Amino acid sequence: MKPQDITTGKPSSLWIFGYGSLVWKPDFKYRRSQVGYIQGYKRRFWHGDNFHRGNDELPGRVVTLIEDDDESTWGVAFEVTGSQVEESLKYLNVREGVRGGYVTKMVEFFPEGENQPSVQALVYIATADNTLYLGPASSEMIGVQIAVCRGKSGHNLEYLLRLAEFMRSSCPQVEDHHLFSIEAAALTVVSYVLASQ
Ligand SMILES: N[C@@H](CCC(=O)N[C@@H](CS)C(=O)NCC(=O)O)C(=O)O
Repeated sequence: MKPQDITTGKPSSLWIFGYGSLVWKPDFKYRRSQVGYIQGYKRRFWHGDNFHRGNDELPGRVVTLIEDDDESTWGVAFEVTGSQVEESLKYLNVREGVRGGYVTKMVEFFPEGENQPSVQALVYIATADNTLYLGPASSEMIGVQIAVCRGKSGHNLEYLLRLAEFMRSSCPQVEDHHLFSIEAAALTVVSYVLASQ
């Protein structure tokens, strides 16, 4: 049972699981963070983004979670407490919900390391019925799209490379073929462009 503030009935602490830009740019105050994973989902660059990393003419590609019982997704969980709960949710509901098309779900988060108890965590997922959803494409096609898109938060390439950097530095044991094949494809495009200049 989650501890609740007896005066307001609101949770006095909450874990929020990030698996995309949240792992390197949470941009909200939190008490502590923990690398770990959730089960039953795979991370895919199948969600469109016409605000943060793209626009209406050239939507960028960002990650969402696709249900798959055989898969797990690694990221970072952030514990928010007290006033941080309302502040973080208010912020994320705009960043993820209004501008990103994500909806929330509670999942079981497994911290890395021996004998660490699992906790329930809030996660933002963009489902296939979302108007921004782009769906599957080859790593090459996704790499090209990311290499040419940018939005109000910066270049789509930054979004990709920072996530790849997080996985290499914090989850070196995880072989994320989808992520790294897209990274290789995007960097190939960039190298061609630089070589042609
Ligand atoms: N919900 C995922 C993905 C979050 C995500 O990448 N959301 C986009 C919204 S489309 C975002 O916040 N982008 C901010 C940025 O790209 O700097 C997570 O937990 O990290």
